[in-house]
Amino acid sequence: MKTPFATNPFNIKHMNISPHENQFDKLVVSLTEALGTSSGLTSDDVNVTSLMRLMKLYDSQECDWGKYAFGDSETDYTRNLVDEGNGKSNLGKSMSLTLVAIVVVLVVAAILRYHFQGDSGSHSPEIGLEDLKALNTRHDVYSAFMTLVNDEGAGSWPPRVNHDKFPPALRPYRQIYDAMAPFLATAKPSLDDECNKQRCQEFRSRMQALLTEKVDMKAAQSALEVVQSGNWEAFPRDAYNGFYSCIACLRHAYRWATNPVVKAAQDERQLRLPLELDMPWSYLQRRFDITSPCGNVMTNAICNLDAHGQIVYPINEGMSDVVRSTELAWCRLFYDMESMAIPIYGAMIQAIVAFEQRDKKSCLAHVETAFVNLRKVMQFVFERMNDPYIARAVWVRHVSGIHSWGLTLETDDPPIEYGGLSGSQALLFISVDAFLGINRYHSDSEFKRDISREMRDVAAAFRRYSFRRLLSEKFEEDIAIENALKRMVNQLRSFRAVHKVRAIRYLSAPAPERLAMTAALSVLPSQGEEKPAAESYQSLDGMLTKRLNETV
Ligand code: HEM
Repeated sequence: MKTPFATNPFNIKHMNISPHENQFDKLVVSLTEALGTSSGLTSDDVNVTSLMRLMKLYDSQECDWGKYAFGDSETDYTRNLVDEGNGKSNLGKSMSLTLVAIVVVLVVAAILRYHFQGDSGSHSPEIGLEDLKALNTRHDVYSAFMTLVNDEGAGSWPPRVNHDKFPPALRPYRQIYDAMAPFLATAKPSLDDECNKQRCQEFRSRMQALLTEKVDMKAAQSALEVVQSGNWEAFPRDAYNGFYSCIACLRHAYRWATNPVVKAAQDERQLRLPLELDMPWSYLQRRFDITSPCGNVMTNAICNLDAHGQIVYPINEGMSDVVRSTELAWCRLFYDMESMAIPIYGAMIQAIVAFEQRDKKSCLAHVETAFVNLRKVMQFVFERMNDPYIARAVWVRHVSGIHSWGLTLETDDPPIEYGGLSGSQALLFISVDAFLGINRYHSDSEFKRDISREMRDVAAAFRRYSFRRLLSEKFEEDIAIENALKRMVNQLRSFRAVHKVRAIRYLSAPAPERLAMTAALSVLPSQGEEKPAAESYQSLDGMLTKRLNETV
């Protein structure tokens, strides 16, 4: 397995708590985070003392938790759901202040009961990508995964990427990004619409002038035609991946024209992009079989790193250390997560093959391996999707905005809103959901927007061969496999519960220069229907809760 980048080069430590959170809200979040994803009787990663400490530190104020109380005056105790916690415990409150201590006991008991479920310890050996290549199994799910690795992955996963070997006719694109990057970011965005409009206009004119001057459209098109005809000699797959990232990043830079994004740019719901950016994007869309005009997790994050794990197309050149380290941590989180997911893909493939061969003992061992590794990956994500790695004070303004898209395509059917980057585009989530038989998050058309055909094929194969529905309660071996699968489900539930809390916390950081916006599919405001931030996040919370409830 490749070594994940996973470092914090700037070693910045700072914490931020939204002014809207009261002490009770903070307790809910702290408990959820302290719980993380851990589970397992043998697991020592739940620190009960620290949980007790958090509870003791809490100074109970009725005004904080009163909104959750639906007490019954006939009884002296009631318990109401406040938060899903990590999906396995929940936090209640007592009607009376004196009973907080009892709730502490109940919560800790719930934690112990739900958390201390472990793997059986009989998992199969973890395999890396080279072992997986050597497996040479004849099975659709294996073929789909290896096709992805060999073709889009250029022989590896996460994909191999090269930003230095574009064919000569396409090299100006990278040079143009380099030339434009210093004009993109600003430390203090203006709150004046007219001033922002002018800034965006100037940025776009400058980029258009460079594109017109430097890109020979005919030569660029011929270079892309050669690849489209199946000849990869002059344009190796790793370089093609780099080019995919380069054009997507140029498109996002042109679309927003300043970072942090500003209301004046959000107000544009239609925008004509330069031909020099549309032409190559149409080839890239065909190659990856996607319909979206914008970038995705693969283009803007995973493929936007060089061999040393540094960002190639920065959106925050010249900004402070904390801003740049957050941008880097965001990209690396997705890269590292996919890198750590290889043993999970391997174990899920082997579990499917073993099940078909009626070797249920091996099947169970592979599911256990998938679970153990999923737990590791989720713990990693929890750690990284947090201060100080991804600084809450700067992420929403300086990193997330420009990765969204917010343009509408008018069609004969209802208009299509393109959202931009979302963690839901990561192979790991679409594959594990499929393997466990959990409903897809995306509709068919959304699935085709930003997720490449070969990634969709991998997820479809995991879904087709998902054996969970074939397990019978009559057989002990089947029950053991279902229990192991359930442990995987619980890891995903933990992720979704923590992600829900964190997503809203991150999005709540102030960004006065813009309207509330996420890369969400359904919370983007339609023209003239901009909602206040709190309302947007309410529907988002509902959406993520629904997803959590589907994770069974
Ligand atoms: C750091 C702040 C984050 C925020 C504010 C955030 C926000 C959101 C929002 C608004 C959605 C719903 C709209 C959509 O589909 O895009 C979403 C979905 C999702 N996000 Fe995030 N996200 C964050 C980090 C992450 C990370 C680090 C991952 C994974 C490594 C991730 C994985 C997902 C997944 C898998 C979904 C689909 C819903 C689900 O399967 O539960 N998110 N996120």
